Amino acid sequence: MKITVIGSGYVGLVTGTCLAEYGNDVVCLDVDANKIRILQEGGVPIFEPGLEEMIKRNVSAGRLRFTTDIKESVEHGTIQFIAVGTPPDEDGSADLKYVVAAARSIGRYMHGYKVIVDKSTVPVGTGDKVRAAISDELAQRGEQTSFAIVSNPEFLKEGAAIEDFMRPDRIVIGTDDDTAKDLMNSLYAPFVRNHDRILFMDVRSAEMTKYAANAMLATRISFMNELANLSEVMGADIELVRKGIGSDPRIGYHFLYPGVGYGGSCFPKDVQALQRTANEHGISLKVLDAVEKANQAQKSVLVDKIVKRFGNDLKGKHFALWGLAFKPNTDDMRDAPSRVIIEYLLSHGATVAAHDPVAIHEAQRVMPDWQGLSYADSPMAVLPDADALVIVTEWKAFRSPDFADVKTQLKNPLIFDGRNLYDPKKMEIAGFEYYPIGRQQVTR
Ligand SMILES: NC(=O)C1=CN([C@@H]2O[C@H](COP(=O)(O)OP(=O)(O)OC[C@H]3O[C@@H](n4cnc5c(N)ncnc54)[C@H](O)[C@@H]3O)[C@@H](O)[C@H]2O)C=CC1
Ligand SMILES: O=C(O)[C@H]1O[C@H](OP(=O)(O)OP(=O)(O)OC[C@H]2O[C@@H](n3ccc(=O)[nH]c3=O)[C@H](O)[C@@H]2O)[C@H](O)[C@@H](O)[C@@H]1O
Repeated sequence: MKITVIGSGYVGLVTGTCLAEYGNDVVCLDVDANKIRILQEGGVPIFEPGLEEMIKRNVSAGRLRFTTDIKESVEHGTIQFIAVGTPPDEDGSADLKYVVAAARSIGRYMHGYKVIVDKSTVPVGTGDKVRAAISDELAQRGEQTSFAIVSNPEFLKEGAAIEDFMRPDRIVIGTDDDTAKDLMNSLYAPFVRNHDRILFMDVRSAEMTKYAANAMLATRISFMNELANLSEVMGADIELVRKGIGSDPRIGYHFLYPGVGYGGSCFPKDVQALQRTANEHGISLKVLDAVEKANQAQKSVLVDKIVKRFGNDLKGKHFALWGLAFKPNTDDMRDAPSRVIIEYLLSHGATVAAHDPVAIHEAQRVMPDWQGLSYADSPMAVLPDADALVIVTEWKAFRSPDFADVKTQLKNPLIFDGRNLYDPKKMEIAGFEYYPIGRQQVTR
């Protein structure tokens, strides 16, 4: 099938590449000429495991190409995916300007029947706005072409995007157009060969499903973070509690890990956008209000422990920090808890030496010229002279360090662990002061 993907970011690139992998003829468009140049030269502008090889394979096979040419792109695909960003507006609502601009581009150049598929995360009712924008462009040209609107929200996780796209738990398709339904069914059939996992519904329900999924996952995380903070005070161990409740199949083990608050490009913005939508309709989502508040507080939980240990004046203190990205296996720094932690430490007089396996470049871009922040390309290289090690992201490479070596390198054998990577009992035996989240603290 001929496919166009408008927007070549995390979602657009993965969507286009995975569709090409199954033999479709895909054009990926972006307005960012630099991004397209990198892709045309064989590079990949983001870090996503497995993506580079898959892009190379499909480009060589002639099934995948990249362009900034809007007219050519729109003419190419029978199915036009919109996968542009929907960042938060000043009031927290989803800013739809990129989605509407993409819809207008389609309307400006389309001839003949097209299926316009919204993959960006958008508030309920956006399908109508996309339809109106395209109709308006068609009317301006006096063009009488029919088209279908589909909502096909994306559920992939960064760092596992290829796996999630190639083996989805479910594919949600919202449309009232039978031809579009058939085309979408054929397009996705190879991805769900063993199971019937395509869920058809109306456009509005599909749009709502996406927000509901992210809001539910964010709720679980904030709930666990609050229970972790309580467990710590009460002398319970959140890791045991997590296993104790996760074993109930009605609860399940996923997304119950406490930490330094959820970050990334989606949970924070989608929770807020859903709240805004509700408020605009005179409804208050009290649970989500609390989820967001709890998350804001959780981003300071490590800092609170540091202040409790060292006092509020951190002048002259030096911290080693492991993990910058908002989660492992990505270089994405959007809403990363590390930014809040580093900002606090620097603004209270400390210096920070940070390591991340892939996000240093991105960190330098989003935290340019931050005085007192330096980077090193190995975990051990940031340790010398540090008053403590602060762990923010649970990269695999941080799970089993040589603790004797860590102890020798650090000025003090002291670890603040925002991801509960180690066993407090073992840390005590190894001679560390150890401050995890919701577990026994090993103090001096
Ligand atoms: N990043 C993720 O893991 C997931 C993101 N989503 C949603 O997917 C959407 C896209 O997210 P990301 O891929 O992370 O964003 P991104 O920011 O990585 O990529 C968006 C791309 O769209 C391009 N763009 C903007 N306007 C354009 C236009 N008119 N024509 C062509 N290109 C245009 C931008 O230059 C950018 O490269 C958002 O709504 C997000 O909430 C959904 C599931 C997962
Ligand atoms: O809409 C989106 O963009 C995507 O948002 C999330 O994916 P992503 O943001 O890539 O990453 P997650 O693995 O969900 O992690 C989000 C944040 O929650 C935190 N988290 C996650 C799980 C957990 O148990 N505890 C926890 O603190 C992570 O550290 C991270 O900061 C969803 O998991 C995807 O299904 C969705 O498609």
